[in-house]
Amino acid sequence: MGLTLDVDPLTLALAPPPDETEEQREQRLEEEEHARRVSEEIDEQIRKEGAALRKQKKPIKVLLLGQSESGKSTTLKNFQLAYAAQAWAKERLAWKAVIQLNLIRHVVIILDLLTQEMSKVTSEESSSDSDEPSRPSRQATSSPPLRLTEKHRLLKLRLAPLRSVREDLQARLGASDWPAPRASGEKSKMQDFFVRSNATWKSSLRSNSAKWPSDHNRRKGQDESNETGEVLASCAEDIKALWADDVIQEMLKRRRLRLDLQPGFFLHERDVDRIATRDYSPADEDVVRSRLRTLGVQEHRIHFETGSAAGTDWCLYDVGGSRTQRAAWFPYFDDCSAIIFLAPISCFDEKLAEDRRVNRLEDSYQLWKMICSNKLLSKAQIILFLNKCDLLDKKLKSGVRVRDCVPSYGDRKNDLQTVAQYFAQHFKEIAKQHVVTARPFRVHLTSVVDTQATALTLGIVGENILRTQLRDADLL
Ligand SMILES: Nc1nc2c(ncn2[C@@H]2O[C@H](COP(=O)(O)OP(=O)(O)OP(=O)(O)O)[C@@H](O)[C@H]2O)c(=O)[nH]1
Ligand SMILES: [Mg+2]
Repeated sequence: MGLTLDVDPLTLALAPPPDETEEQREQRLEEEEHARRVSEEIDEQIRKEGAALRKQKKPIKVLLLGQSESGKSTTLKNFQLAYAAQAWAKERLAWKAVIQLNLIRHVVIILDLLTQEMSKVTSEESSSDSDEPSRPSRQATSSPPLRLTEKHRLLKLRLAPLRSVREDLQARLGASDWPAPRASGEKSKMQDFFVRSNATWKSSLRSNSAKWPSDHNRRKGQDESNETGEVLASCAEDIKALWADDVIQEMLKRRRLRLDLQPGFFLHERDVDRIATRDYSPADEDVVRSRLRTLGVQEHRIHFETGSAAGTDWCLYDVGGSRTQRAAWFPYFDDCSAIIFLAPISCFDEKLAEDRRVNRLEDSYQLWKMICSNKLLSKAQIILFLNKCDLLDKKLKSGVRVRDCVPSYGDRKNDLQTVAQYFAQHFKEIAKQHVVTARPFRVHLTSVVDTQATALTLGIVGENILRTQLRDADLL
């Protein structure tokens, strides 16, 4: 027969042992008293923070700074995803056109290169009197000619409609090409694009938005969106065939073009299968991987729905990071609470798109120095994200050695942890040398395309910013 208890098991567990001595009893009571006091202190702290949060009327201002393509806008998306899920769910759909455009632009880059290769072969054929097979192109005189066949001609022909889809998408987004002029004035091969106003393109692309100016426009927008999906779906097999083709890969290799490492790259089979469909709906992962250059300073107000900062309003400023954009940052320094500075450490062997003479890591160091030594920012907290650690890891594993670009690195181990620590130390020293106010050096190793890991980092960062802000405002 089972045993029945008419006493609460918890009470029973907490009850003093029946053979308790006087001395043990005194110690137990003392411990219980201590635990009670700690618990009351915690309650009081929670009560104070709650009251402070309610008093905190002013939004917490955070600036996202760093060079272009450092991950500022991607970090902003992570904030929205983690803390304003409802607002994010509405916004996600607007990114569909950006992702489709990212995918198509890489196809068009390949088609353009293919056209160049084909025209070389044709011009060499026509300049030759004989009926021999085409000769190697001038660029590839040392390597055998690319074996371009009827298959490539057909792929080029069948994928041609994507050019006009690209134009349509750019028009719908209000996007313009970003030519990324080089120091010499020459245009970069890898054109990027941007939109002028953050609010307009999003509202115009949310097909379920109530803000559509008229039924006619909404139908027009939906028709265009459906048409893009139709064309993409009909091209999906050819897109995959293009990317999987050995000759195309050889062509890219000869030109030292690693498209798969470019931002907004969606030509892998697993991506094309999802995105080039009639009813594609963006996943969070696609949105954080997409690329849309920021122009100027864009303000994003976020009402935190969850976490310890729930109920507070934050104003996040996402800025354009290329050199010509940086002068626009300064007016925002005055009353900002915190800066999240992003330095993409995978770029230690890359040059700035806008000035090919400047190493990207060196540019980040210079910017960091400017931020640390700026007197207007003396009251702001500064948090450093050493970003793109996933790409750094890939790069190191592919055999790229840090010491070849950074001689001072010496014979240290060429692995992610050692390299990241080395770069972190360098940023720390710069902060120490250019100190204007005593503040802790807060650094995080990040890959902000990893939304789960970034949510954890933002949890820590957000809590620190909030606490310091409340303390500084004498609310705690
Ligand atoms: N693999 C990887 N990609 C990243 C990471 N952070 C950002 N990216 C990608 O890099 C590209 C550029 O990121 P953005 O956030 O747009 O860069 P940004 O700093 O806002 O650039 P600007 O607007 O030009 O100043 C996007 O396609 C991102 O998906 C990262 O940690 N890892
Ligand atoms: Mg940006």
